[in-house]
Amino acid sequence: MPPPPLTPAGKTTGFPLPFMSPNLDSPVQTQLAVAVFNGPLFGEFHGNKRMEGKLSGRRRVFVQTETGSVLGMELDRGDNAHTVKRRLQLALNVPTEESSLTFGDMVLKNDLSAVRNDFPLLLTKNLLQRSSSTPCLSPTGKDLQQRDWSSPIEILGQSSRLFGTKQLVKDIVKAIKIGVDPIPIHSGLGGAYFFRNSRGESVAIVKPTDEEPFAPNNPKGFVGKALGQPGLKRSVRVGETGFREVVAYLLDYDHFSNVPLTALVKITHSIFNINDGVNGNKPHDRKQVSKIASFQQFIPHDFDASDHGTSSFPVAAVHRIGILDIRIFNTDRHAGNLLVRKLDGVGRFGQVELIPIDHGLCLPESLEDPYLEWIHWPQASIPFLEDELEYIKNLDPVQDCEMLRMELPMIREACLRVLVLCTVFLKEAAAFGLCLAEIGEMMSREFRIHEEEPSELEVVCINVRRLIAEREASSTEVEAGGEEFPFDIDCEEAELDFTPKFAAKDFMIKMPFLFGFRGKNGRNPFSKLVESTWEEESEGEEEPARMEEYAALLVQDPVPTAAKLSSLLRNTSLVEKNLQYMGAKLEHGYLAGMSSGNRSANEQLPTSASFVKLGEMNEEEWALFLEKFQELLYPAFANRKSVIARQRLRLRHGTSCQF
Ligand SMILES: Nc1ncnc2c1ncn2[C@@H]1O[C@H](COP(=O)(O)OP(=O)(O)OP(=O)(O)O)[C@@H](O)[C@H]1O
Repeated sequence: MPPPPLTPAGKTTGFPLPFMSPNLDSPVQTQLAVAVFNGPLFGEFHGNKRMEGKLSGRRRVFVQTETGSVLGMELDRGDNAHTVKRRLQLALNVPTEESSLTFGDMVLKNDLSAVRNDFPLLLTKNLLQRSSSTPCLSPTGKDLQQRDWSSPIEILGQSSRLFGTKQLVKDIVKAIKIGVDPIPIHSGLGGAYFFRNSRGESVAIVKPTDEEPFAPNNPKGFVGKALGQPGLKRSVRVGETGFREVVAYLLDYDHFSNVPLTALVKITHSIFNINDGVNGNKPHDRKQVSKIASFQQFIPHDFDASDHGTSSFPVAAVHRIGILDIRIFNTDRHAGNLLVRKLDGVGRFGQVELIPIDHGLCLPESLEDPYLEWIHWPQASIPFLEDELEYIKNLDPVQDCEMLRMELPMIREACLRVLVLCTVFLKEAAAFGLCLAEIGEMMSREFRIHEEEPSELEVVCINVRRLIAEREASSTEVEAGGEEFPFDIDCEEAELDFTPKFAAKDFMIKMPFLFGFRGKNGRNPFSKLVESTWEEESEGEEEPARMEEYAALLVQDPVPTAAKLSSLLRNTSLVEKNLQYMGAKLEHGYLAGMSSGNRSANEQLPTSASFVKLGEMNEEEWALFLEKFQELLYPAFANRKSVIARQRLRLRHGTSCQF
């Protein structure tokens, strides 16, 4: 179904958000005040003037420092990253030439034309500087205080789907003005607050991005990382769960899966936590702070799915939430993230409604192990209903991406690729006749003897990368008129036939690295997955005996399962080295840049292997990858069906033997 029409939301509030130091006596602070109030970038706009601002090419952005502080700033057409950083330097009172200004995947070097009105930019210290003694980029604290003239809650983004949030915002602002304060939520790992209306009823849950687990202002002691670093899940950066919550809502067309209204906001209140002692325990001491946060409608409910037996959950509700979880590759669908509301009324006794919440850990930057609580619920094994199949058929991942790029321009390309891959996977799997549980199982990794194995979905991706690498290598061979392909089979012909009867012979062609094939230059045409390792380690010899083992295994089982393939892979020294390399990369890339005080957060993190990264391919490679991915899905689906059939047969035999 088509995404909702994208109409610009009218804005009611003016800008800018001038910020100034409480200590205005110092020359730097005075300069700052001048820059803030007299500079061309900090004029005040209200109502129509805001529109004029837009027409004259002016944009307002929010610059979020890596410690979470938010500064409002107006950009003029002539602005570039350098001028913005210079202004920030005045505001922050620290040199910012060693810092980077980023917008999603983009490091803003000069041109700011891609930066959209009302969206947050992130100012981070460069890795080399992070461990040095330069102070944190934070305007909060004793030496600088924000004065914010904009509305206490501003919605970021322009989707018509966010209109519903406006009434909620109005109610909350009214309540704040008459002294109805938000309530901090004590459960969970991140900072979260129930905001209330004038009657004192909770109407929204607000989660500031700098109070997420491990973020600098987390109120529950889980700190130690700067915004933009790998977070609780390595493939979801700290500070980036908020926009993912909005993604889940925006993708939930027609409210199919019941995701509550969710928006990204800039919100100012004294309730929020700052871990520098400014907002202490005494309520009258607390200062107003601005945050970028997710803002979700509060849904009154009776309990969550962890408090109750699941048998009363409607099949359709479980399916619809499952469909969303597959599309967005949810890594956090535990029972606590499903609210349950009893439906009252005649003839509805015992009936409940499910409300999915907490989508901050969806769309990781690389494939991981999803967490799908519903996977073993009986409802998930019931075939999809007609309307669900229709919904799935109408999903269009390309349109989804266009819509998300428009609504949340900071979204990373790697996340969008995960969305595309999973949507294609869902569509093909449903068309093939798989049920929700089967699809979820194919996405999930297995742990065997404390080791994580790639999921069946990841195995398909790994095979696609190899297939492409092999194709590239063989075309190089042909061009160079060099060494003959080691198998007497027409490669093109074999590629056309991706039927479930995937012959071992074909498999050898498609995975030549397992069989000792080397390209002209003596390099195995293995996927980019191991490229860096290969650079360093390519002189190692394959083990012929092991290759024979693989061949024998493949003859017995032409379509290897994830488990078998994984064990083959694990036995391949290349892959072992690759995993070690990736582990080391994570260690060196991410940990090395952190001060020793930040270590604790990393030590608490469980490391999860990254078998498949989609973000590293260029556009052309990605298009080819998707094409081959679709082709290789069918053998994988057929294999899953046959595994299930065998399991059922074994179960039946087992049962009959018992009696
Ligand atoms: N939309 C909502 N409506 C009503 N209650 C909600 C809503 N979203 C969250 N809650 C409540 O707030 C609590 C905390 O929310 P949530 O789980 O999203 O926060 P979190 O900090 O991400 O938690 P966790 O660390 O468990 O993932 C939930 O347990 C739930 O009871």
